[in-house]
Amino acid sequence: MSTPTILDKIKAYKLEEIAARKEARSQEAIDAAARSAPAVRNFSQALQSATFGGYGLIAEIKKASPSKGLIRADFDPPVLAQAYEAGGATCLSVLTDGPSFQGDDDYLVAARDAVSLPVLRKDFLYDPWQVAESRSLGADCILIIMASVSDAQALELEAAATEWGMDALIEIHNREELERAEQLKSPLLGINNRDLNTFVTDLNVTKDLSRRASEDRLLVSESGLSTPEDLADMAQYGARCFLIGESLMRQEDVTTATRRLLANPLVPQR
Ligand SMILES: O=C(O)c1ccccc1NCC(=O)[C@H](O)[C@H](O)COP(=O)(O)O
Repeated sequence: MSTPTILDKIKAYKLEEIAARKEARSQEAIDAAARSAPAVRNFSQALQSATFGGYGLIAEIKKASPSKGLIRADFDPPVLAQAYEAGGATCLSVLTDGPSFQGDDDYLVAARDAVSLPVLRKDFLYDPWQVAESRSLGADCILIIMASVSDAQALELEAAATEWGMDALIEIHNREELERAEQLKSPLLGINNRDLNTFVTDLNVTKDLSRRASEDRLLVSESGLSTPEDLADMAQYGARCFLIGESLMRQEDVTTATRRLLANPLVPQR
């Protein structure tokens, strides 16, 4: 038997967590909570609009990670959300996974309440029940990680997101996952530069996969991005939206750092 990867380990504890949460709240109860959540903010449209003349930034609220441990000790989600909004971020991503990222569902609720930006729930989803739970927290978009779900699960999660009026960010890291993602309808295609099992981060992943993705997808380059030069480099390959966590979380002045990152975007050649 092969050694379990980090994604295997995350999946194992998540399935236990989901079972416990479903035991505590039935489908009817979670659906009722989702129905009474604040109205959905349009995540994909916000990103699409930002790319006309600029970049779309999904700024991540991330306390810790399996690859880096603690990233930010001074961690106040509503304050960080407001700092990102003031710096010009288009959307937020909030990590809600506890065991690996020191995240919390309450962080998403508090961050979203503090701003008017659409919010991605950054977590590991396997079950449509979690999509309803994400909506009940106020999330506007969910993440579907192709490396950690089957084709059938991806379809089911996407259908649930559509049913709740939410967007889905489909995340891929290699050509095989890109091919599998083509069965999905979501316009948002996240290209993760980080291999989630080895933690190796390589911006060439965006360069390779962006050329192979169909033209109707809005590309989001994810992970390992820290400078305006990185963003311009990715934009040359057609990715004008970015998901950035660690490099911004490590800045004392998050607003200024965000503003600097987004200044002088590469203007697309006609
Ligand atoms: O960040 C990790 O170490 C990690 C490990 C295993 C699974 C997922 C992981 N991160 C999730 C992400 O995709 C990133 O938080 C996101 O793309 C932002 O990346 P970065 O700007 O490098 O913080």
